Amino acid sequence: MEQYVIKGGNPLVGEVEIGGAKNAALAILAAAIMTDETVHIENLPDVRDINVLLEAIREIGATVDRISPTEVKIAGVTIGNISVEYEYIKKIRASYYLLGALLGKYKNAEVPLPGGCNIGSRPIDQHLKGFRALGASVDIIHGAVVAKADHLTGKHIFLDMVSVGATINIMMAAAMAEGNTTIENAAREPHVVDVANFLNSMGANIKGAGTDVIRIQGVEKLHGTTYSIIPDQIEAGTFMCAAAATMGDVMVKNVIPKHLEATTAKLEEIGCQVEEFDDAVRVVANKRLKRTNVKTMPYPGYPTDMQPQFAVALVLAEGTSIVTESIFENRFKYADELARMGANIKVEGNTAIIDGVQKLTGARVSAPDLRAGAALVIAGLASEGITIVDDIVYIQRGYERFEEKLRSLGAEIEKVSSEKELKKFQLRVG
Ligand SMILES: CC(=O)N[C@H]1[C@@H](OP(=O)(O)OP(=O)(O)OC[C@H]2O[C@@H](n3ccc(=O)[nH]c3=O)[C@H](O)[C@@H]2O)O[C@H](CO)[C@@H](O)[C@@H]1O
Ligand SMILES: C=C(OP(=O)(O)O)C(=O)O
Repeated sequence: MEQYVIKGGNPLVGEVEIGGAKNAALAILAAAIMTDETVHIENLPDVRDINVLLEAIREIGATVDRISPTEVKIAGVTIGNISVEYEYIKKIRASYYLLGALLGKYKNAEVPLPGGCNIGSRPIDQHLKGFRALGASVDIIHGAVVAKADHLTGKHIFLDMVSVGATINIMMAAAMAEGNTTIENAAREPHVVDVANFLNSMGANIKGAGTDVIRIQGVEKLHGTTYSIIPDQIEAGTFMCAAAATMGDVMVKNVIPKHLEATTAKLEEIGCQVEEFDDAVRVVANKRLKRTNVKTMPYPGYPTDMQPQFAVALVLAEGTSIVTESIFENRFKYADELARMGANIKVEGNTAIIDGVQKLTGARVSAPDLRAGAALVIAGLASEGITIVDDIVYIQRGYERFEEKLRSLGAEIEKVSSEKELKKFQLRVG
């Protein structure tokens, strides 16, 4: 079992290059099977979730040619199977995007339901409502969603809540439906826009992505394309928060600063200087951080995927901060782990009340999920002494070469997989 071992206390200083957005890439890879022609995808993040989804895509018969860690060519022409194995769904929620893609192209899909996961329940009723509105019959049989249609017909669909997953899944299913579809109360996240741009580059006719009304004019066929995925706003935000929590000075490169505005605004509120460039942001923290409140919201609000990382900065800020999580009910599992490092954090329902402390001290902690795991690494970097983070498999789901990138900023962090390696690190850092 791999672990991170960290000797904290170094401010992060330097430049870091951000990879492609995991949450855009997962949907784009699924959408790539909607043409028989070859799709060439660039700026792919080199993370575990991507590898799992590519396996699932291979398993249904598509040809997958991984040219490099950040590039892949996919051809759907060889697909011979419309059912996805539970094994993949169990590992990554985003396999459910194959539902919209398969239904859209083959009018037939069988994909197991994603279970409740470690950040809370993940219902997909809105996805299914959208498929039914387009004319598909949708049944749950032996734990799988079985969706079928002779043909799909465009419809006016009003989502009951803002859902990234439902917006993307319906957009994919509607891309090749007959006639026009309108999705109202659509999610506006940058990854929704990226998927729409990708589908349009394959010949789809989707307008309005990035607003809450998306209009899709169905087309008969999609064609091959070459497409580069947007930078990962969450990876970028994670490094921004790491700079803040460690009193660092970090230039975060290859980003779209507009996508980071919610994080930038919060970091400024707590006293960081954030400078924006065309495709980079620089975060400088040179005085004790100040308290603030934060509430997660759909885009352009503060992202739920950035909640735990920012909370670590608040743990070290002067005064009392309140963090409200309004998207997922179980995203404070890092609180007890942070408390073991000396944080003063109390969770009540969907809020965490944080009384800032002057310092944290390293401890052995366990990553409860992807972003909470990243937050614990940040806490370790900002702590006195040694921190060991267990269960880093969660972190590897969404961060490429995390320890390597952090080391390039001066962090003392190592990935170890045995007691011997752990001891070696401890001896080296003293
Ligand atoms: C709005 C939001 O912040 N979405 C985030 C969510 O997307 P993800 O697509 O996973 O989640 P959704 O946007 O679909 O869910 C938003 C909310 O709607 C509820 N819901 C959703 C679909 C449905 O059919 N029924 C239903 O009740 C969910 O339980 C949740 O409370 O997690 C992703 C990974 O962490 C993030 O990248 C997204 O930015
Ligand atoms: C929770 C996340 O991913 P997923 O929705 O795929 O579990 C995330 O990206 O923070």
